[in-house]
Amino acid sequence: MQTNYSTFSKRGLIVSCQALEDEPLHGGDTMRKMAIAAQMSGAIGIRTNGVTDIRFIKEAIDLPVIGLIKRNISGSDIFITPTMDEVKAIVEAGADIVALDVTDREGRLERVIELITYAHHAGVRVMADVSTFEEGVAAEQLGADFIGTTLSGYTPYSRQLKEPDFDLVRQLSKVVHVPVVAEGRIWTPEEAVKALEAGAAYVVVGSAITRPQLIIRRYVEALQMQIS
Ligand SMILES: CC(=O)N[C@H](C=O)[C@@H](O)[C@H](O)[C@H](O)COP(=O)(O)O
Repeated sequence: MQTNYSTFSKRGLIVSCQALEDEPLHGGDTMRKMAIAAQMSGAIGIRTNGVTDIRFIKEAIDLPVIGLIKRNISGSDIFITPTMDEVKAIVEAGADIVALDVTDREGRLERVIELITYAHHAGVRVMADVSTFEEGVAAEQLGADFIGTTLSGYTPYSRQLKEPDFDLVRQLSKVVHVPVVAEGRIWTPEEAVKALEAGAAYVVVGSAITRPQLIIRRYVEALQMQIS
């Protein structure tokens, strides 16, 4: 479907609709339904994993879609759109924005420019998933169009928080000139608001909306704490 970019002219919620093969909601049809629900309720964009899910979602709704491909490569810790193969597949599938790892690991910052350039030549924008302030600054210099705090807590050297990394959102928003996307461990509307207050242009919420098995576990654990 033709993308309606106008939703991105306002700050707002991006819903991450992702279910890997080992998750109960895995499947293009399920993720498409999640994305339709997101659009119905006022989300301004979707983030999703894999060619099938990108295609299913693009067929059904006109919100901008951020596509990524998670792939584990033996001997590497980089798993969000690690190579050119994934970038090409995401572009081919019709995503509007490619999300990729822009962390300072395994010489990634020297190599990732090639992936960014490819996406730009294909008319697709790039969201850099970073884990630290320094990586966010580097990502802007490398030409990223959006900078997401996605990987804070997921690299060994970044802040290891149970909560969202609001400080990273705040620090980056003060310095970079491209939109900062708050992403990672945002579970409540109050936290989403706090991310906006910290300067985020957009707020990505994933598990708290689209991973029922994690939502259910939180309830069960909360009850068990009372019971035992
Ligand atoms: C670290 C990693 O692999 N993050 C992935 C990136 O796409 C997804 O599994 C997350 O669900 C997404 O970032 C949204 O975050 P949360 O589900 O916490 O709202």
